[in-house]
Amino acid sequence: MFLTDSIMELKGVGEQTIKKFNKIGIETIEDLVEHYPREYEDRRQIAKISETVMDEDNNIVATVTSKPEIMKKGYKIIVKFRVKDETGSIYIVFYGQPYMKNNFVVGDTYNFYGKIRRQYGRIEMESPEYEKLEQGTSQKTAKIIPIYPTTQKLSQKVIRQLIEQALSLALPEIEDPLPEDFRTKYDLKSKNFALTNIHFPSQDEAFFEARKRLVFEELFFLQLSLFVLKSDFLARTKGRSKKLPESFKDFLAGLPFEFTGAQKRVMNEIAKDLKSEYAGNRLVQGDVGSGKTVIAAASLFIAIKNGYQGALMAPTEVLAKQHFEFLEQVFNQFDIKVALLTGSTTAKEKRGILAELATGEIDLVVGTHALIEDNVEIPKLGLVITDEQHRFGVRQRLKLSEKGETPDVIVMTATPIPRTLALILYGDMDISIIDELPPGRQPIKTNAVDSSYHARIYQFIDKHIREGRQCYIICPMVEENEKQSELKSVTEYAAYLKEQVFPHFEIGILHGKMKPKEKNKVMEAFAKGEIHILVSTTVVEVGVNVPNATVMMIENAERFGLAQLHQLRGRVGRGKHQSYCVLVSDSKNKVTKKRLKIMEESTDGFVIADTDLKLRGPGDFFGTKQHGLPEMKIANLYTDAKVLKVAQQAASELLRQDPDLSHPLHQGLKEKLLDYTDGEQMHKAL
Ligand SMILES: Nc1ncnc2c1ncn2[C@@H]1O[C@H](COP(=O)(O)OP(=O)(O)OP(=O)(O)O)[C@@H](O)[C@H]1O
Repeated sequence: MFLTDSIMELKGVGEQTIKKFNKIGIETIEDLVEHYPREYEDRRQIAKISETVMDEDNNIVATVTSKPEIMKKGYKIIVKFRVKDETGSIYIVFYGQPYMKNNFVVGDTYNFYGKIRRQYGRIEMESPEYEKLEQGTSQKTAKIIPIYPTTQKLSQKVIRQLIEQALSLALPEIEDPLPEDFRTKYDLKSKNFALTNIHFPSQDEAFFEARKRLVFEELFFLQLSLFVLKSDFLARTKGRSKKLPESFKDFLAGLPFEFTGAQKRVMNEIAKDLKSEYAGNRLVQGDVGSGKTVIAAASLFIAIKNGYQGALMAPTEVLAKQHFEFLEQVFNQFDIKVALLTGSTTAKEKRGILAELATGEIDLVVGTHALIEDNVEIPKLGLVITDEQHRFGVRQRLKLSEKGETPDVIVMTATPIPRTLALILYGDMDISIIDELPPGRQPIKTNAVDSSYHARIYQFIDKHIREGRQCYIICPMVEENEKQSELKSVTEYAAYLKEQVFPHFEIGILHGKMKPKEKNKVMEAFAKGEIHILVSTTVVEVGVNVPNATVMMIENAERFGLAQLHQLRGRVGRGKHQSYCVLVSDSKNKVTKKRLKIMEESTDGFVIADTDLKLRGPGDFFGTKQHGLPEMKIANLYTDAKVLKVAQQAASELLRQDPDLSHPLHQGLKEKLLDYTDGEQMHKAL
């Protein structure tokens, strides 16, 4: 059996089970054996019946002494029988599983694992897991039992048995991608050993060794892929130097403000990239409201005045439009032609734009995903900027840059990834950080309260709107299958506010189900001040810039990740007025309270990210897949930092010795690398 085979090849897997596995992302044998346990239960100790602990899970070995009987208790069917060991006896009880009656024979010995309770004066073990023991083999079952992540009503037993089966069939076929001398050098166990012992560790030490090997492998391939991409990028991209144009001074003079120190520093770093004969590949990280957009504008200005075209790709139409309007306004006097290309551009407009892009008449195109469509030609593309890269995969980024010959690439993000982590995750890019806010900003005052404060918050909002400000009210993030209720909660809440609380104000609604055109219209009205209160889901999360909005209330704040709360909160505090954020949550959970407290205490995205990371670990911090960080199967980017360092060194050393991985001993490595990255780009690079 091969790792690439479908799990259908396994024995005893019905269609329903396959569907359930598919739902948790498991399709092949490889997916299955890489479905690692989330924790383990130590069942190595077997308790005597006289030593069992009430109301806890106990692990016993006992012999059946009475024939299983079926009984009825109300609506419930119960199967019940007695078992004993040399110290005492208890009842075993199964609820609602009448067929259990036939599974047990008097005189046979079993290993039972389950909770023990006192019921009507009798001691019972309820619906235990069990395994029949052959005579004299009691120690065989004394094991460390894996517990798997599961959501689709797949029982632990089914997962466990299938993984056991898959391992026994597939292990002989597995070739270790890490060559032997490499494993010796870094003190790593074989892949076979690791897979066996991560699922069914024979002892603690074996588990640690197994985990170490798998964590190393995962981080090693992450690093290797980033290194290969980076060196490929450097090798491919010679020869398009862009100098500071004379008119750059006029551009800066035309801005309504001066750059902050941090903006100047980052601008210098970018200018160096642009000037260099190698194309730059730079991540610009800046906290919310730190002024990234104007850095993008200045960079585009330089490229365009050197005779190139520029492209700016944003994750949403609302943002693309906002950027377009800003850029059109600042470039207006410099004879730079800007176009907006999104999903809602009409076919006719689009034809015109595509034609003028192809001839180079349009200097700068701002847009969404629409920019990477194949029919968009930007022959003189010299600078690509993507905003909020987490919404775009690396591949989409590359696809846009491939439209030009060797454009410089800048990625802007407000996600406060701690520097240590950023260095690793963006190993293929240089990093600049805007770590200073424009002058005159007052820190946003944040309060976490429970819902008994609603009346007071509404009064507070009322007062601020009367003073001429505006307000956001955010309703919780909604899971995919709850789309309907997203609509409901936002529209219903807005209707309630309009009728009961703020009949005298204009209230706007924004949610994910609206057409981009409708969203744009609402955002425009809000930006113009025609809407006083915007009731919205997280669609306003990134980039929206309405400096007159000064109050944000976030309902069910416990449902958001801290990074997301920080992003959301960053929609206020963007102008000269004091701004406020109220986090409403009735959660009594201690960790939740601590997390909301961090929001009260700090407005620094990096501090928040770091604290949250310590509190919850990176998986939780980045929350969902939408942030696009590489998803780790086993490694924890934070706690496995040491292994990560070693993996990084190992990857760089390997590439120094064998840059294109052509050595026969490295074929397994190369294959795995192509697999890891889905091939396409990596094939080119190697
Ligand atoms: N040096 C500066 N001095 C004063 N105001 C500035 C400066 N730089 C930018 N701004 C203003 O600060 C606001 C935020 O800037 P911008 O929209 O570029 O932030 P951002 O970094 O993109 O934030 P976010 O990630 O939250 O969208 C804008 O209104 C912008 O005009």
